[in-house]
This record gives sequence, C-alpha cells and structure tokens, in this order.
Amino acid sequence: MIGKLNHVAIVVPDLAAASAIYRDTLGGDVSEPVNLREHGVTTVFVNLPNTKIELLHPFGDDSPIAKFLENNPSGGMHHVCYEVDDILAARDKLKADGARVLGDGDPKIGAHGKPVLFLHPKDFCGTLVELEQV
Ligand SMILES: CC[C@H](C(=O)O)C(=O)SCCNC(=O)CCNC(=O)[C@H](O)C(C)(C)COP(=O)(O)OP(=O)(O)OC[C@H]1O[C@@H](n2cnc3c(N)ncnc32)[C@H](O)[C@@H]1OP(=O)(O)O
Ligand SMILES: [Co+2]
Repeated sequence: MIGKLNHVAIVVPDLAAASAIYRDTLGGDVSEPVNLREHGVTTVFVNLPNTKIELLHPFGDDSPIAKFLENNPSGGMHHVCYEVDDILAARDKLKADGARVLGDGDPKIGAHGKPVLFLHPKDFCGTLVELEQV
C-alpha cells in the first residue's frame, strides 16, 4: 500500500525564521509560504533530492496544529506523508483493519493539489500519518 515518503512535516513557531535556517544555514531549496485556509496552515516546502520537508505554522483561528505548537513551543516533527496509488482503496482497507481515519473520512485536496487523508497517531506508533494519492 504505502510507497515513497512524500514529506516529513515540522511545525515551527516562526515560518520566516525556519525558512531562513533551511535556506541560508542548510542550503536548501525553500519555497515561498502558501496559506491553506481549508487546512488551517501556512506551508513552506524544502525540496530535497529524495523527499521534501514541510514547514508548517498555524493559519486562522481553528488550526489543527495550534495545540501541537502550544505543547511544543520550539516546534517539532508533526507528521509523515506516504504516497499511495489509490487513496480510497487504502482508506477502506485501513478502516476495515480498525484504523481511525481522521475527519469525515473523505480525502481533501492537500498542498500539492492531490487527495490526502490523515490517520490517527495512536494507531501508528504515536506518529500522525498522512496519505497522499499520487
Ligand atoms: C493537507 C495539507 C498539508 C499537506 O501536507 O498537504 C498538511 O499536511 S496540513 C497538516 C495539518 N493538518 C492536520 O494535521 C490534520 C490531521 N490532524 C488532526 O486532526 C489533529 O492534529 C489530531 C487529531 C492528530 C490531534 O488533535 P489535537 O492537536 O487537538 O490533539 P489531541 O489532544 O486530540 O491529540 C490526541 C492524542 O494525539 C497526540 N497527538 C496530537 N498530535 C500529534 C502528532 N502530530 N503526532 C503524534 N501524536 C499527536 C496527542 O498528544 C494526544 O495524545 P495523548 O497521549 O492523548 O495526550
Ligand atoms: Co503534510
């Protein structure tokens, strides 16, 4: 089911400062910030040869990552995103296996314009998992 690692997401308290670290200190290829209102986040992507780093900051009043940032004021690793060929088939299998699919269970369009779903961290070794259909 899961394929390539699409990205590793890090929640940061200051997106501009984190972008400068990845661009100037680490020499990374860093995108401009994009506000994703429907997801309650602002994203910056660091494009690596084999995957991406997604830098995240809360956007709007009801961000799903606000509590995470409160609990981790310096920031921290938030989720991993795996690629799947068929996100509905993946969802149905995971639900049949008893895994919790977050939200209403229907894929939403993510930062790359592709359908994504999130799986509860308590079902996946304490790690929030995102699936992206590519
Ligand atoms: C889609 C656009 C973009 C993209 O890549 O395309 C993105 O990735 S946007 C990313 C932001 N969106 C989401 O994260 C959506 C899914 N997330 C959620 O629904 C919530 O964040 C949730 C349910 C994972 C956590 O909710 P909340 O922060 O309110 O905390 P809870 O008290 O409900 O947490 C329950 C339990 O889980 C632990 N927890 C919370 N967040 C994480 C995490 N990132 N990794 C691991 N564990 C996490 C939390 O500590 C609680 O554990 P407990 O032992 O009960 O204290
Ligand atoms: Co993500």
